[in-house]
Amino acid sequence: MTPRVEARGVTIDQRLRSADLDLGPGELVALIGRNGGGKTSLLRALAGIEADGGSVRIDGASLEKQSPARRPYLVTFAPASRDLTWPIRVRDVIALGLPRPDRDRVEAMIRLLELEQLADRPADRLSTGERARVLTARALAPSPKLLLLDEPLSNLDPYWVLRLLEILRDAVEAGATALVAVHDIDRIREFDRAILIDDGAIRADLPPSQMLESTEVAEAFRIQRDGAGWRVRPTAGPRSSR
Ligand SMILES: Nc1ncnc2c1ncn2[C@@H]1O[C@H](COP(=O)(O)OP(=O)(O)OP(=O)(O)O)[C@@H](O)[C@H]1O
Repeated sequence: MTPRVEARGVTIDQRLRSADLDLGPGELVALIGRNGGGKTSLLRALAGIEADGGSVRIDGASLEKQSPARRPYLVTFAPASRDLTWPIRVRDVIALGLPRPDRDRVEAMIRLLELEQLADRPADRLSTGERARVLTARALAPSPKLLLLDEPLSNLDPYWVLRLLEILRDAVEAGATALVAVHDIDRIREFDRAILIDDGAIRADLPPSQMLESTEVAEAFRIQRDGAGWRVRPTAGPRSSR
């Protein structure tokens, strides 16, 4: 089967070593790694935002050859930063995710992310978690084939963590592929597959249950199992940045 996403030799100087990655249609994939490990760099390279080498194909189409109007139907990226510093209404921020005006789709996203009460508020006057939902709504709006979400669960309350996981599951069941950076590693159980990136390179690509028991996770995060939870590895010393 042809993969939905074929990334070959995707590189960012000093940050992302040549990465090869295949993702299938309908896959919900967790991307994990320590702070500075390279999650955002990989997501940005796959989104075509920045890359110093390599290629990304989505359903066989080369991302770099796509027009700005076509790209959001292939791939969208929601950043981890919740910077929405302009006084733009929430519904207009969501509309910016669409290459063509589509009021019905904007309203559908407002309902999906339960933003009705906030839809006419300026986005710079929302809480951090509210802004996270707006950015996710913007990324979902064009129904892209590939959703790249950088820590979408961060800043969310327990209801919204669970609800967003449901929304992502619905999106992949409808045919999308999602690659989602996650910091709470126990959450990866709710994904189909987990990818570990460290020092700018993909170190492991495993079913989530195997990933959680892997030596790669223990070494990358300098943690170890402690009953049902985790603790700092006693031997873990300070880790220098690359
Ligand atoms: N714009 C930049 N220019 C140069 N180096 C950068 C830039 N952004 C990030 N880096 C470096 O690249 C490496 C990978 O950063 P990246 O943001 O991809 O990590 P991350 O896994 O997303 O981290 P976090 O969990 O802290 O968000 C880090 O060493 C970081 O300091």
